[in-house]
Parts: sequence; C-alpha cells; structure tokens
Amino acid sequence: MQDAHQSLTTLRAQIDETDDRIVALLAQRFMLTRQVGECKVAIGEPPISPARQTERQHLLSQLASKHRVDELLVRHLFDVVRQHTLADHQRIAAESFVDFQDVASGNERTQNYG
Ligand SMILES: O=C(O)C(=O)C[C@]1(C(=O)O)C=C[C@@H](O)C=C1
Repeated sequence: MQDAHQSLTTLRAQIDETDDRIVALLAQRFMLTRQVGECKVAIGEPPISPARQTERQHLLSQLASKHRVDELLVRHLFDVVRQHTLADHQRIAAESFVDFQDVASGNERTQNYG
C-alpha cells in the first residue's frame, strides 16, 4: 500500500512536469504562428490557409496513430489551438490595416506601437 502511495506521488510529479512541457511547447507554437501571421500580412495572404489546414489534418492523424493517442482527441485539441491562432492572425491583420491607414492619412499613432 505504501508503495502505491509513493508511486502516486511520483506519477503526479511527472504529470506536473509533463504539463509544464506541454504549455511551454504551446507557447513556442504560438510564438511561431504569430510570426506566420506577420508573414501572411507581408505577402497579402489571408489568415486562413485551407490547403495548409487539410495538409495538417492528415499530419495530425498520422501523429495520433504514431503516438497511439485517440485521433478525435488530437483533432479537438488542435481545433482549439487553431481557432486561437486564427484569432491572433485576424488581430495582426487588423492592426496592420490600422497602421496602413494611419500611414496613408499621415497620422503619427503608428509610431507608438513599438
Ligand atoms: O501554417 C499556417 O499557415 C498557419 O497559419 C498555422 C495554422 C495552424 O495553427 O495549424 C493556422 C491557420 C491556418 O489556416 C493553417 C494552419
């Protein structure tokens, strides 16, 4: 019984460490997708990339199978992440449009964005 208590404590510590890594990886992904959003604005691509999304759905199915994780769960999780990314991309596009309008009208507000 004492062994089970010990194991529970150890396993929970490992869960906490794993969650730390998952959140750190999410932060890294959002840092990358933010840069993708800026590139899209720079080259005039819309925030949503349907072809890329289809490609990613195939990739995620393969990853779920490779790591033996429920495919539906993986899809749901990444749907939430993608929605967040899209909102980010729409905000970046809207801000750059405001910047563009400010430059076009000679408004100096853009200089405060940093
Ligand atoms: O790869 C891209 O173009 C992204 O913007 C990333 C991403 C994603 O988060 O997976 C987000 C939105 C797109 O529609 C497709 C993929």
